Amino acid sequence: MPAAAPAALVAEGIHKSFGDLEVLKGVSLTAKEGDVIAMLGSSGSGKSTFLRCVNMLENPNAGRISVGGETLRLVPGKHGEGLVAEDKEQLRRVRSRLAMVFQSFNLWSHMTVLENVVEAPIHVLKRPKAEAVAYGEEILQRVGLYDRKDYYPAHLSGGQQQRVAIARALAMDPSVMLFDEPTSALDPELVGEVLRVMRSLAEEGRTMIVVTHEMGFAKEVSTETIFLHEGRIEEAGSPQEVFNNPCSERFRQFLEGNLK
Ligand SMILES: Nc1ncnc2c1ncn2[C@@H]1O[C@H](COP(=O)(O)OP(=O)(O)OP(=O)(O)O)[C@@H](O)[C@H]1O
Repeated sequence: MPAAAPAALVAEGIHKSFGDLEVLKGVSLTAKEGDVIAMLGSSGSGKSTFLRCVNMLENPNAGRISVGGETLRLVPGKHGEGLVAEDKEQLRRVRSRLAMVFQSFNLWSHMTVLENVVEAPIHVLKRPKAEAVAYGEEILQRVGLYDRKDYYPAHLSGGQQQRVAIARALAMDPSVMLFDEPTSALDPELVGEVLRVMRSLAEEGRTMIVVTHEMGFAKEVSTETIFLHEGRIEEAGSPQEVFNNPCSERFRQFLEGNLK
């Protein structure tokens, strides 16, 4: 029998404290290739912190992170900042397989749409410029923004800016995409265009971890839905299981809108 492919992402026992505040109390998840994991939870439950620990934008205090079978070598930082990567080159390599899409887009305002999309492939992946531009244009077609490629971000709607941010993430050919509340900063009428792009990525088999308040997306698109409460996973399973028959009383309350 052929060996099973390694999981796209494994995060195991992630702990994170800010001073006395223990935000993550041992959070674990495994994403196989093509999984779309929706992470739900009340404000302050630690969802963003978890995503930020997975790509080492925050230093976890404990835990293990493995991407495509490669485990990050983590050692205690010298200044009490939690775990840090022992080997910066390994961190760079592992991070280049993870792409993060933020709530606030984080586009470069002085660069055009296309320049935003090709910047990292050229400077981080060292792709030849013509190749990066051709690929960037193809991706912009896919997110429906080819005709805006020479615009500056300030001249785009929030939904368009977020689609550029998704295109920029795709241009790195990541093995896992991490979305941190990608529609929370958008006017309600712009949410749909971003969710449509994300749904199409899920349909083409992209591995995605999506922190979201969009229940419809979690229900219809995710392969697994996770509910985080005060730094612990309280409920996890297929969306059919967790939405139709939740085990956790807190998740029931959350679904009924009674848990803030
Ligand atoms: N850099 C930081 N320094 C101190 N406290 C922090 C820091 N980042 C997050 N926190 C605290 O950690 C807790 C969890 O924050 P986090 O942003 O992970 O929650 P969340 O579940 O993503 O919430 P939301 O849905 O509101 O974005 C909060 O109490 C927050 O104030």
